[in-house]
Parts: sequence; structure tokens; C-alpha cells
Amino acid sequence: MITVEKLHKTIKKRKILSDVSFTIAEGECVGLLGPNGAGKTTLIKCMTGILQHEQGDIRFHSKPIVEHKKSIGYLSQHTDFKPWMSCDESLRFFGKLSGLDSAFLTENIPAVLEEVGLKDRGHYKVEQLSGGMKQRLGIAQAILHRPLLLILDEPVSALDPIGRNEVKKLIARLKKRTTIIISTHILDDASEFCDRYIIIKNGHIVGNIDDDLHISDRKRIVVKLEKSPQMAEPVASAEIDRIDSLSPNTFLLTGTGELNLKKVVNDFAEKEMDITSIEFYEKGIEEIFLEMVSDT
Ligand SMILES: Nc1ncnc2c1ncn2[C@@H]1O[C@H](COP(=O)(O)OP(=O)(O)OP(=O)(O)O)[C@@H](O)[C@H]1O
Repeated sequence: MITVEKLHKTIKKRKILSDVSFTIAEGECVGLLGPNGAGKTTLIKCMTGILQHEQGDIRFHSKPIVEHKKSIGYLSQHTDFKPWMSCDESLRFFGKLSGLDSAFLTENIPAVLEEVGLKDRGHYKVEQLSGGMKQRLGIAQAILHRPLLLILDEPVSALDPIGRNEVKKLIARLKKRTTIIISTHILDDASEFCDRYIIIKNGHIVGNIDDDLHISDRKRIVVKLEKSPQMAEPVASAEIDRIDSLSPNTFLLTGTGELNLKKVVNDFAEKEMDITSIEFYEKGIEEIFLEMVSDT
């Protein structure tokens, strides 16, 4: 559906994006992750046509994405609603700026407000809305024209846990019918709805990770025993650097190097401890992200 190929973008003689390539399939929800200043917003702005890239190609259903601007919904990092306008007036204002006609807006604004959980709040002034409500109004503006692709730049970062929860629930609903790209710093939240993560650092793609692809850490093993052992540290061997207790009968073994499952099973058998399950530790997205963006 979307193909970004060898994208380069320079701002004020500084290279911001270098050789960025990836594809996104229809229906996917992709998390765009990266440290501050990595180039996420710049990439999003190139994808929405707000910024022009000097090299490379961005295609949507095989055509240049600029020809498909009407198929894209975009929530920018900082929404620009006027506090004195009502929700209804704000959507009408931004809808008209995007070229939507009055009849379409009259028909669709109430439905979109209902969709984002702001039914009967059309007359509320923006200044009366909570952070979560304001962000949901932002999403209403982004989906008003029924886009095929929704791009959300940091939709939850500035919100308190209640607002975050409201917006997360909305994204989970929208995910069922729209392709979504979300730039975020909150990896726990991203892992709730993203199918894949594209990790960007210093303008380069450093990771493209499927959420189903569990990356095993072969230096760590999780062992579950049938019974909790008498001693705090159930086994000791030269290869094992440390043992952490995850529950009374579950232990995380960290090796000095790659661990051997068979050897660990034997070590426990020697101590006459029965193992219920043993597997390499699987890294979460936060850990993978930190490894990919760290400088060491
Ligand atoms: N208009 C501009 N003028 C100068 N530098 C810019 C401009 N826009 C972006 N940059 C620089 O480009 C780099 C990437 O910025 P960008 O906003 O794309 O990063 P980001 O990954 O979205 O960061 P954050 O997570 O902090 O929002 C930064 O170093 C930023 O200072």
C-alpha cells in the first residue's frame, strides 16, 4: 500500500533523513519509534506532502503519495484548535480548509464526533475540553474525510493516564478499518495496538520489527520449576552470571555468554529439581528499541 524508497531529506543544509526505505501493507498498524530528534516528524511531514523530499520516492497504491493527499488523515504533534471555537465549528473550519463541502460536513460531523466519543459535545468550546477530549477532537479532524491511511504524530505523549486510555481505546477501534502509522515514545502503549515497529535513529532506519517476531535473548533463560526450591539460588555454574527470582518457582538465569538449554536442564536435574518449562527469554519492544538506539 505504501512504499517509501531511498528517501533523503535535508533541512537547512543538515541531512535529516538518509536512505529511508520501508513498506506498509493495507490494514497494518505501524509504530514509528525513535529518540527525540530522530526524524519521525520530518518523515511524517514528507509522507503527508507538508515537506518536499529532495531524493527518493513515496508511493501510495503505486502512485506518488501527493496524488493521494485526500486519502490521508493526519494528526500533528501540536493541534491548532482555537480555544474559543466549539468542537463543531473547529471540525467545520478544518474540514473547509481541506476542501470538504458544507453538506458533507453537516452530515458527517455528528457521526465523527460520536465515533471519537464526543457525541453531544459539538457545542462545547475547545477550552472546555480535557487533554484527552482535545486529542480525540484532533483525531476527529483527521478522520472526518474517511481517510484510508491515518498518520498520528505523538497522539498520547502529552496526556495523563486517563486521557491516554481514552485515546488508546479510540485508536484500537480505528485500527479495525484504517491503516495507521503512529509516532510515539510510549512503547508500552504502542505494543498494545501496533503490528510492527519501524525504528529510526539519526535519520536512518535501524529496525523494522514484526510484533509477532519474538526476539530470543540467548544469554537469558527463564526456568519454571514444579516446586519452589529450598535455596534462594537453585543452581550455580561458571556460565551463569546471575539468577533473579521472578516468582517462588520461576527464575531468570543470565549467562556470561550464550547459555545452553540442555546444560541448564542437566544442572537442575543434578539437584533433583523438576522443570515445568524452560525457554530463552524474549525481549520486549522497549528492550529491543533501547538496544537499537543506544550508542554503545
Ligand atoms: N524546520 C527545521 N529547521 C531546522 N531543523 C529542523 C527543522 N525541522 C526539524 N529539524 C531538525 O531535524 C531533526 C529531526 O526532527 P524531527 O522533529 O523530525 O524529529 P522527531 O524524531 O520527530 O523528534 P521528537 O521525538 O523530539 O518529536 C531534529 O534535529 C530537528 O532539530
